[in-house]
Amino acid sequence: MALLEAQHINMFFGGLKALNDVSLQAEEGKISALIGPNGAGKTTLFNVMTGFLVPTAGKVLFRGEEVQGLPAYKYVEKGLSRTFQNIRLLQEMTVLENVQLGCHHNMKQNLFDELFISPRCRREENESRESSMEALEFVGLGDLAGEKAKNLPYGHQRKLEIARTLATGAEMLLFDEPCAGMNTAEKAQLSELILDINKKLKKTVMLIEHDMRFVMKLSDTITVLAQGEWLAAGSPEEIQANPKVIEAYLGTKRKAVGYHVGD
Ligand SMILES: Nc1ncnc2c1ncn2[C@@H]1O[C@H](COP(=O)(O)OP(=O)(O)OP(=O)(O)O)[C@@H](O)[C@H]1O
Repeated sequence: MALLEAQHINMFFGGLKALNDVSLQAEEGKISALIGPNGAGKTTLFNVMTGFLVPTAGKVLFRGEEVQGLPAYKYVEKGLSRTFQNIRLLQEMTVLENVQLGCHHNMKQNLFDELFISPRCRREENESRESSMEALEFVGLGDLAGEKAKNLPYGHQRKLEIARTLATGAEMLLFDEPCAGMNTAEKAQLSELILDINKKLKKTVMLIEHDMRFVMKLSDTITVLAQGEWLAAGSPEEIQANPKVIEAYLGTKRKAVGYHVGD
């Protein structure tokens, strides 16, 4: 069953058509990837599917319910959480505080509770600390909870963002270029982490990624965009052997035989 679905999405930025009639489905319990050359419209589609952009036309369905047009925080409440291409951390706050920010949509406390540190306030703070610590332990940053975010190496900062999505309790996580800027060892660790998130925590995952080895190793299904249009969808093997995909990446008619996208 499709957990998240985009149907016939069009997205204009002024006169530029960034997405032209794009549809895709993310199956529940799977890892799906969105790939395509620079400027293909991947991040725009992510933004549409997570409430950061309202599509010019088309629908977004989460568990079969139309969600396009809702504010982004409502998407989180419904169970969708994401990371961004550019790291978005509060650098002067601690690692734990950054993760706790992801839990705020679960809190019911009001100004009165906060001013007088009511029992509800204390209970919710404890709960958010616990779930944030669990998320940090899961990504392997538990020991660094008290460190300022700015002191973390780049690869750890990316993991911290992933921990923040986990702490929201969302059932579907979307990662925009999770291994950008990472070295080979960090990428290998990250792919294990994403597999664990999918298999052990049973989260549905969708990711945008330029590193084809990473994508081919992790993904159950891949959708390819090129110049704002849907180009292909299928298993990693099908996508690697698809001449249209190879041509979109290379801009040549090079034969599919023996060639791997991204080589
Ligand atoms: N807010 C915006 N205003 C105007 N044009 C935009 C905006 N966001 C994206 N675009 C344009 O839409 C097109 C698709 O951009 P998008 O960032 O979605 O591509 P992408 O596939 O994610 O690329 P990359 O792999 O380089 O990140 C590009 O031509 C881009 O310049």
